[in-house]
Amino acid sequence: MRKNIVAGNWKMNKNYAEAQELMAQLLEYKKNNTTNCEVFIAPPALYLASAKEVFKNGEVGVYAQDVSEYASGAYTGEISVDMLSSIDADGSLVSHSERRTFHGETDSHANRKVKALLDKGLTPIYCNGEKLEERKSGRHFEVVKNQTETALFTLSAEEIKKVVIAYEPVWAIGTGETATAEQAQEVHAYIRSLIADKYGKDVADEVSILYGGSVKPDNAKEIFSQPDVDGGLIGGAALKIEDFTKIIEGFNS
Ligand SMILES: O=C(CO)COP(=O)(O)O
Repeated sequence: MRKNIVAGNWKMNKNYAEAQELMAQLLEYKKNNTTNCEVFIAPPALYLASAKEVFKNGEVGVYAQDVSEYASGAYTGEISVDMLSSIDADGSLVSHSERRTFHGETDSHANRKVKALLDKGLTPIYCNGEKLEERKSGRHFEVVKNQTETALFTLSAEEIKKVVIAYEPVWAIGTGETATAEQAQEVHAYIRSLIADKYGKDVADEVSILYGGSVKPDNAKEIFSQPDVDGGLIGGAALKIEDFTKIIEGFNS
């Protein structure tokens, strides 16, 4: 069965002390509350090792925001899968739209990163989604199809079951403009149908597909209630404990 997941992508926010404080608050929340979803965070790389210390019993999954496609060597600024593995990190986001926009990442990079993570037993959270012009011109299905096929369809059935997909329409990220629950459901169902066509329905039913883009406490529950939406990848609202925990509670009823 696929999992329900709420993941917080902290992006380039919080100094060390602030990051520790938010982790402590999240641990406290997890100790005192039962959640109907798994909770992950993707803090800046600098804080990953301390996050693993804080969540040493696996209360919260700890993910990098990016990982190198290369194994090791002269790649200044990069972090390898082995390094993540050596601190017991659970996985990494792959090809978030901000990596695509500001760092020229493509789905070919995504494909190699996803494979590198899976080869070492870590979980990729592969991000895709269309830009505003692509949505306006009605090309969002075609864009998402090309992205998904290029990034994921060289994987085996066993491998793709281990990938988490995050559909994040670029026009909804950090803009306050959320895809409606119906818009999210429509694309999620489409992504699942692509996986079903290639790998079979049983495999597609195992893949968790998260929605990302201006998820807030007041819209999380409706979005999460859609049949093909298995949770959310949360940006701004993951930075405040009150907001993030209310979003997690979107799965509680
Ligand atoms: O990019 C996102 C998560 O990865 C979404 O960000 P916001 O929730 O701030 O729109």
